[in-house]
Amino acid sequence: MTQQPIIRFDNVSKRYNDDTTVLSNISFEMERGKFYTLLGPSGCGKTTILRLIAGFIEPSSGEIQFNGKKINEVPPNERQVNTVFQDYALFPHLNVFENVAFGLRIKKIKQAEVKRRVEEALRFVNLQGYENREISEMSGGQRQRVAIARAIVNDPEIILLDEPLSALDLKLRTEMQYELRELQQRLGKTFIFVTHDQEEALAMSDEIFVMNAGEIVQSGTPIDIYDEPINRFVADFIGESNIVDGVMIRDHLVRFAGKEFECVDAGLDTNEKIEVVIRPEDLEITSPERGKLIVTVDTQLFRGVHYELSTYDRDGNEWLVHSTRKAQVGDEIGLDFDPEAIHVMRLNESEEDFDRRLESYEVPDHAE
Ligand SMILES: Nc1ncnc2c1ncn2[C@@H]1O[C@H](COP(=O)(O)OP(=O)(O)OP(=O)(O)O)[C@@H](O)[C@H]1O
Repeated sequence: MTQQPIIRFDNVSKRYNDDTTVLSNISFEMERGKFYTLLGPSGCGKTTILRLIAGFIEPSSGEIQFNGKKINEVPPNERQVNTVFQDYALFPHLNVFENVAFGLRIKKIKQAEVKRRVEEALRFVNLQGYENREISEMSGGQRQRVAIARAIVNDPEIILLDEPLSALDLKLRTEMQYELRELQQRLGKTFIFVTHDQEEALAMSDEIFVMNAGEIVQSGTPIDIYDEPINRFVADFIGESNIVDGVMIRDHLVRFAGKEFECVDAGLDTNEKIEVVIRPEDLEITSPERGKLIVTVDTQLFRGVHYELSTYDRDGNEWLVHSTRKAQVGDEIGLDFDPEAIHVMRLNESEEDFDRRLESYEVPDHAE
């Protein structure tokens, strides 16, 4: 039996006044206990979704459900939801203990219970012993943890995190990514995390919702979205990609860069114009004779784990290559790749049609 979703958006729109539609007809479901990430460029509506879930704003139309019940007009303090804000929003005049205890004090919870719960929350974020510290005496990463402790102390069902790592330097940010993911798993709560950083989204999430201009363009696991982007926007936004125009000749045969290539895609129209994505790490350097594509190396950078080459084919298409093999700038080389490395994208495909098409390629394993 499938579980009731913890959050459901049914055709939700948000307009701030007559001419600004910030979210248009958004529908999705979120399951209990998973780590979700809303990923997209600045202004695409990520924070608006969090604010709708928290109850700080109401939808202009559509329905929001929590555990199957409509909550459109339920005020924030009656929702089982807490938010960790980008700037943490800690009270500078209160110490660590009182910052975390704040919500419990408002609810007039008895002192012994407050103490027990605050200490438990601080233990969860590895800040036991810091109760009497002032906020000004805490580092960026520690403040972050106080903000998280303050969100979990109320034992909410959902924790919303609005770009909580953006103020931290790279090293601390990576550490906190591990910590947050681990914390979510220990708590078993639903986390909804907002970021515009694709690497962060790929590393942390069970499921990613990629957003653009007030819409959810694609949702799925990090691997699904990385391997099978629905369109140019997602392919470009998630990781580095080579995207070229092409034509579908027939099932399993596609034409791009002036040649025909075997591929796994099927079910498209004959001679349909499409776009092709090949990830840089799926291109292998070989000799010009053995390459499916022949390119000239324009630049080469050493990136630690691999070389990053920018190359051009004879039609002027750029092909980015990540390879452990080295090449020579100015040389002509061959690029080889498997049919599975070619991802064909239709120009305007809905997510339902896209999912259906991909499912049809997966040949079920069954004994004859
Ligand atoms: N109170 C408001 N009145 C009018 N427009 C608003 C209001 N709040 C947000 N917007 C607009 O709604 C759009 C989406 O904003 P939102 O904060 O949800 O985006 P975001 O994806 O979270 O962006 P960022 O990553 O920059 O925080 C933006 O164009 C923003 O200017």
